[in-house]
Amino acid sequence: MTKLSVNINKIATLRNSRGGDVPNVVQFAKDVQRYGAEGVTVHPRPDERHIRYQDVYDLKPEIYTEFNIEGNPMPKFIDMVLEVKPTQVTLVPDGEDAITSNAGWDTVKNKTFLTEVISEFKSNGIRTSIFVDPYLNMVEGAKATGTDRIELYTETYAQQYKLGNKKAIEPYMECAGLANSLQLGINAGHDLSLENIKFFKENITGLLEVSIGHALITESLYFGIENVVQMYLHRLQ
Ligand SMILES: CC(=O)[C@@H](O)[C@H](O)COP(=O)(O)O
Ligand SMILES: NCC(=O)COP(=O)(O)O
Repeated sequence: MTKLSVNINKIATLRNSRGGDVPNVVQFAKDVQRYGAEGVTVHPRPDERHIRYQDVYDLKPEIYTEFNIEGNPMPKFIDMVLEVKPTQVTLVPDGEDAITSNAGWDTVKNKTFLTEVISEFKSNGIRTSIFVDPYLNMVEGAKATGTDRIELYTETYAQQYKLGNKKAIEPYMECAGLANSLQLGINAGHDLSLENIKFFKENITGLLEVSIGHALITESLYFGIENVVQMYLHRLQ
C-alpha cells in the first residue's frame, strides 16, 4: 500500500502572502486528514519562506496520521525535529537559497555525516528517509548510512513524462529493485501529479509513500481539495 502524504508548504505560502493567518495551516492539515490523506509533510526552510518552525510545533498535536518533516539537517533543524519527534524525518540537501529542492544527497561523499544524523534520529524513535536522485550508487550509499528509507527525487521523471518519454521511469524501477533487495523502504516525491502518479505507482514495486504538494494544491484550485485527495488515493490503489 502506498500512502499519500500531503505537503502543505504552499498553504503556508498563501498564508504568509497577506501576513495574517488565512488559510490556517493547522486547520488545513486537519481537513486533508479528514478527507483521507495518510500523512502530512512540511519542509521548514531556513528562511521560513512558507512553513515556519512554530507551524511545526502547532501541527504536531493535530496530526494523527503520519507527520513527515523534511529539511537540510542543520543544527537548528535537528534540534527542532528531536523536540517534535515526528513519524518521519526526510533529509534533503537543499542550499539555503534554493528556490525548491533540486537534487538528492551524495550519499557516498556524505556517508559519515548522514550516518551520524540518521543514528541520532533513529535512537529517538524517528523513522528516517534520505532524498536521493535515482542513481544505483546513491541508493547503495543510502543503505550504508543505516537509514530506514530513501525518497526518490522524481522531478526528472515528471518532466520527461510530460514530454511523453515514459522510459524515464526506468532508472526509478532499477533503484526500487535495488532498494527492495537491500530491505530499504521506498518513498518518492517532487513534481508528482494527478497526471503522472498512476504510471509511477504501477511501475515502482514496494512504494511506501508519496509526498505531494505543489501539483496537489494547484489542482485543488480547480477540483477542490477533498476531490483531489480522493483522486490521488484512487490512483494509488
Ligand atoms: C523535498 C521536496 O522535493 C519537496 O518536499 C520540497 O519540500 C518542496 O519544497 P518547496 O515547497 O519549498 O518547493
Ligand atoms: N518530498 C516531496 C514533497 O513533499 C512535495 O514536493 P512537491 O509535490 O511540492 O514538488
